[in-house]
Amino acid sequence: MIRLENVSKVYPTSTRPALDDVTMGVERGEFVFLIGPSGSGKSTLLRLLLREDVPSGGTVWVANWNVGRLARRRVPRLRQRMGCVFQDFRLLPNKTVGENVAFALEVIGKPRHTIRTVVPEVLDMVDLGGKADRMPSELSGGEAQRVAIARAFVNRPLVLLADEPTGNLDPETAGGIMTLLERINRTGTTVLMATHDRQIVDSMRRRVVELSSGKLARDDDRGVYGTVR
Ligand SMILES: Nc1ncnc2c1ncn2[C@@H]1O[C@H](COP(=O)(O)OP(=O)(O)OP(=O)(O)O)[C@@H](O)[C@H]1O
Repeated sequence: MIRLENVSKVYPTSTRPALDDVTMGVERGEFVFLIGPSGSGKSTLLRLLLREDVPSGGTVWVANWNVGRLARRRVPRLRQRMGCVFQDFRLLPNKTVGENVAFALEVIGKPRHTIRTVVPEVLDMVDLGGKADRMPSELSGGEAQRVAIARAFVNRPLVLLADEPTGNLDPETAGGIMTLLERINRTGTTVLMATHDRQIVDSMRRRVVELSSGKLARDDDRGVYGTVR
């Protein structure tokens, strides 16, 4: 589903590569934690997958797209098949919960009757069935993240990318978010989650890919956050 072949990224303003000859793959349906210290290249890797930037060297594949070489007009099609969740939720503040989720479908031209059916279904899935008319400012952090996940998932993406989705949440709320991401993964969606959350990584025992100074430092099945405790 995802394949990086000798991928490097050097930002113009920096001498040290943010990614340095990274080769790795993620199979369809996998759940993978991407870990590493601040500045190790996790967000850069996610940005390359979304074609928010292009690699300086190597090839990035998502499904059958050569992402770095994709014509600009094809980028929206790629992004339609990828859901994204961020630490800071990124909800539209002037739209209700329901409208936030619906908007993701409106921009890709889904018919109104589909939107009317699908939005309540996905809000139920994230246990926010009763809160469709709330504004984002009226939600707790955990609720806001569940709306963001509903929005990312409503179009049934092939891949869900999550950049520190639990970074702003207390451990119990974070646990609820992880349960939700696992549920989404069980539907067949590939999940790649960048995180600093040792407790979550250690409790879930999923595949762990570690970056260190832009290099692939470790790739463990059923891994833990670190070997030193
Ligand atoms: N737009 C940019 N321009 C120049 N350098 C950048 C840019 N974005 C990131 N970098 C640099 O690239 C390296 C990797 O950054 P990146 O944000 O990918 O790391 P990260 O592992 O996601 O860190 P964090 O855990 O803090 O989010 C860092 O040295 C960073 O300073």
